Formats: sequence, structure tokens, C-alpha cells
Amino acid sequence: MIELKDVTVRYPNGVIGLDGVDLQIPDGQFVVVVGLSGAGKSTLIRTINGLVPVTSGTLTVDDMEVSGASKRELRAIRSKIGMIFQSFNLVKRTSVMNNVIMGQLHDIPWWRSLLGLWSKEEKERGFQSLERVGIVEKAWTRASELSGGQQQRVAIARALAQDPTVMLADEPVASLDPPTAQMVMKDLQRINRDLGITTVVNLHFLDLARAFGDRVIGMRDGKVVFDGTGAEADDAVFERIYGRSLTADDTLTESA
Ligand SMILES: Nc1ncnc2c1ncn2[C@@H]1O[C@H](COP(=O)(O)OP(=O)(O)OP(=O)(O)O)[C@@H](O)[C@H]1O
Repeated sequence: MIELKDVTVRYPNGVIGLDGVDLQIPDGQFVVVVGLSGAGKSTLIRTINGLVPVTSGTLTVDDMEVSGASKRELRAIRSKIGMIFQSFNLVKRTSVMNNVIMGQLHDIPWWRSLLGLWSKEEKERGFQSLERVGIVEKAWTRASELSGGQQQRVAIARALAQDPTVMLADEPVASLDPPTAQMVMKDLQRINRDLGITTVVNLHFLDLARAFGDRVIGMRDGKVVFDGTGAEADDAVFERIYGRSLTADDTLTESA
């Protein structure tokens, strides 16, 4: 479980990223976080991962306290959290398999990663992760030769190879075309359902949030202003979260 108790994050320049957030995310839940740019979505994810320090309040992931954790404790917490980014963050000049195995890096000495000397078990785990996202045939392709959707799948496989209990995705489909975005969201949903990995996804398209969010959390000015199901998150709710009328840019597909 991920638990935030009255968590406030104040950046060094004085900007408030999170403002007294109380949140409990039970194991295995698929949560979509929505809100306008600057609402605090990325801050929430980076705080859960310990990349941004908590200014006040307490934050725990699987009963490990992230707020106030030492570097060593943070490494242990992060080894259980898979991260997915809008820009994929792959090492482009190396193979898909190398990228995926690097997801297990906390277990692997640096010199083996440098030389690409992977054990049979590591490769096996790499293949299994690639199979989960349906691109095992690309294992020995250079990451730079893949489409955006394929690169995001590799990034998901890399996170899976870590054997995480939590998956955090910061705008994972913002750089993808609509059909590819749908497919990547379906991959994340299937993995959540099959493996029970707690998943938190930041999105700004309300139709995707409705379709995929078992739970939708709306943020505004660093605060949680809505917490309900995708079905409950109708246009009026989104207008309240966004503080304005909806526009065509708020949906991924025109028909939504
Ligand atoms: N490193 C930082 N230093 C100072 N302020 C920051 C930093 N990162 C974010 N902020 C500020 O914190 C607030 C929340 O930003 P955050 O990036 O979490 O929002 P967001 O909802 O993810 O928006 P976006 O989708 O644009 O990333 C904003 O006012 C932002 O300017």
C-alpha cells in the first residue's frame, strides 16, 4: 500500500508542489491522476519514488517510510518501484534486451552491465518481460530503430524486469498517436490485472482517464480535489478539477 498522510512538498524556490495530501492506494489498484499542467501530478509521482523530498507529513510504500529515508533505504524502496516516463528514457544506441536487463541493475554489478555479460536467468527474465508487452521478437534490435509505441513497451518491460510491486507512469502516452496510446494503456492495465502491480498513471486526456481509471484522482494546486471512479468522473467533475470549460484538447479521440 502507498500511504500519504498530510504530505506537503515545498520546492527550494518556495513553490508548493503538494499541499496537505492524504491518500491511500491499496495493493493492486490502478489509479489515474488527472489535473492541469502544474497541478502537482509529476510531483506526486516523484515524491512517492523519493526523487522529491517530503517537506512535512509522512509517506510510506509497502510499510517502508519514504519520508526521511536514508540513501540506502531509498535504494531499497526504488528497487521495488518501476518508473515509466513520457520520453521513454531508453539507452537508444544499445539493444532492447540490454535496456530491459538494465531494469534489474540494482542486482547486477556495473561491470557486467557495461560489457553486456548477462546470465541465463537475467536474459530469461528479460524475455519474459518483453513477452508481456508483445515485442519479444525485437529483443536484439537497437532501441533507436523502434517506433515510439514500441519504445514505450520496452520501457514497460524494463520496469517489469525489476519485479516491482508498484509501477509509476508519468504521462506515458503523451508522445504517442491515439491508437498507440490506447494500446500502451491496455498493456499497463493488463499487467496490473495479471500481476497485481499497484499502478499510478498521470494522464491529461479525460477520455483515457475515464476508460482506464478504476480510480481517478483529480489534482489542482497541489491538492486532491476529486477521488472517485472513472464512471463518476463526468464532464462536470473534470470542469471542477480543471477550473474551466472542457476543450477538444482535453480528449485523445474526437468522438469521446
Ligand atoms: N523542480 C522544481 N522546482 C520548483 N518548482 C517546481 C519543480 N517541479 C515542479 N515545480 C512546480 O510545482 C508545481 C507542480 O508541478 P508538477 O510538475 O508536479 O505539475 P504537473 O501536474 O505534473 O504538471 P505537468 O503536467 O506540466 O508536469 C508547479 O507549480 C511547478 O511549477
